[in-house]
Amino acid sequence: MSDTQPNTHGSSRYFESEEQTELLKRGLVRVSIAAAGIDPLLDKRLNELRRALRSDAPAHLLGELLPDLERAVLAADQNRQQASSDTSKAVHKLIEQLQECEPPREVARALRALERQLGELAELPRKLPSLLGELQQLQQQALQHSEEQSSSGLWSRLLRRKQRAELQAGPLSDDEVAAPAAEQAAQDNTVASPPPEQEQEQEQPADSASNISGEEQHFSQLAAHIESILLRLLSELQVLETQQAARDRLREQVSKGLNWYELTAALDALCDLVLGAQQSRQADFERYLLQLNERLSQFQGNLEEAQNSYSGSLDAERELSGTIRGQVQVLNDSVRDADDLSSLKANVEARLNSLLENIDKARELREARDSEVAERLSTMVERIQAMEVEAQTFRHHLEEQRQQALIDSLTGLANRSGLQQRMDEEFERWQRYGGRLLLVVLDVDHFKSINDRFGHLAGDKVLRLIAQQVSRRLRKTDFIGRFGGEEFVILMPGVSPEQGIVALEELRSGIEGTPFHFKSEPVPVTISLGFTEFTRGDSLDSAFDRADKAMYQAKELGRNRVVHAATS
Ligand SMILES: Nc1nc2c(ncn2[C@@H]2O[C@H](COP(=O)(O)OP(=O)(O)OP(=O)(O)O)[C@@H](O)[C@H]2O)c(=O)[nH]1
Repeated sequence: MSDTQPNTHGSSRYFESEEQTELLKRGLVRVSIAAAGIDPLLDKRLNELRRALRSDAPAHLLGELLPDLERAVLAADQNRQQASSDTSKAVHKLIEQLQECEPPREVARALRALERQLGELAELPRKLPSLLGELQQLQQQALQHSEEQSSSGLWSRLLRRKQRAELQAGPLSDDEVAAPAAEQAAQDNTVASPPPEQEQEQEQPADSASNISGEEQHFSQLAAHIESILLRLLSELQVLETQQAARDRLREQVSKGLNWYELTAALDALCDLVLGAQQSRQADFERYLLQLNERLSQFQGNLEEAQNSYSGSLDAERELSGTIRGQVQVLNDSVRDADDLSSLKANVEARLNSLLENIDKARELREARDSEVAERLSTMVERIQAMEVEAQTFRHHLEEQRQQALIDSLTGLANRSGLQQRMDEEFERWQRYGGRLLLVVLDVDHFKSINDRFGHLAGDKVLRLIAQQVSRRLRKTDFIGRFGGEEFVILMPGVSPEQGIVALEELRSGIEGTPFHFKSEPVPVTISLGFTEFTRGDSLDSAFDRADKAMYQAKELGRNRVVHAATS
């Protein structure tokens, strides 16, 4: 049987294994196609394998390909793990940044849930498209919220004004604001499949490229705004002496330009400065309160002591007067009951002596008490005076700090808060008493190019000189404050538009004619001004907007000019 059957049996087994081999080869080819795109080296090896399988290469040749293929598979696996870990880190970081924007509670909760979903690295590439889609929506909500939070107040007005000026270049959208963060995630996400939006972009490479450059352009525009706000903040920030070097370093760094990551670090450093200064002032105040508390408790102790000794001496006095009264009574009794004159005389004499002694004692006691009270009183008066002096010094200190908080440390003019305060006052006065009031917006021309050509220090010097020049040329009743960056606002009460245009023209030509030099190089400086008169129905904002538009008109008309926004 073993001799008769092997052939039949053998040929059918051979036939089966050939068929199986063919099936296996085809399977391998398909698997290798499916695995394409994971890693360039692995692709190369799989290509070689496919070619060998399709050309029916002998087994030993296939065997020779296997070690390289195995190495490529291991390396691809390592790369995939690394990429998953990088992607996970990038998404974690993005979530962390969004959480730092203090999004609404439900968004913060959804972000935490999303973070938990990141979970297992092995699962990440599969989950990533939907995670990124969800993250993008949350990011949009968080940024919209943070924009809404900051959309009130003068800060945002500055941004809005700048944006309006750049509207021709295209408005900034939330997505553009979010672009850097999204870019980071996209850069870190090397292996994972892109979310649906990115897939669309891949299908249209030309559009996508132009979108990215557009985003970069918008980001750099936004970065310039952030930089100018940071510079303003830094120039207005009241820091401690020990923090001045750090503040100057930060200013220098910001003025050189920041990328997204440096911006985060700069914001951290600014935060440290603000908190440091704030904490030190708080500590000063707490120290003063403690001191005051101590003094007050000393004072209360003194009062109690004085009260005790006073009531003690009152008791002693009462006791003494009781004794005296008793002695007088005894004297009376002995006079009444006396039957012989000589013993009465002796008795009265003795009693009178003791009475006199007691009266002396009472006088001494009162004198001692009086001088003790006087001494305590004078100590208390001294303490009260010392406390008053301290309180006065502290009040001065507080007032000084309050005033400093309203002053721009670069130019010495009122800063935005000081300006706002004065604008509110002038506006209220104008509403109550009427009369004329002009509002002027002044902007230095091509200030950025002054910074770029001569450096930020030169820019700072120009701002200081302009502040001096303008202050010198205005009337005492006029008021100038630094609105921000290279922009100033002037209030001119009691001035008609006709008088205003003359004064402002003089100011403009005065600045144009002033020789500014930096390191003995002449720096050409001109200013553009827009102004308007407050009229019935105006609010501060409406008048400001008019003057602001007039200033932009002056820029559009070629700069170095005054434009009057007439109201009727
Ligand atoms: N040196 C210095 N520069 C500042 C300060 N605050 C803002 N800046 C810079 O001022 C520049 C303002 O530039 P832009 O808003 O582009 O205006 P501009 O160059 O004056 O151009 P026009 O207004 O159109 O004439 C920005 O580069 C800011 O970084 C500051 O305190 N010191």
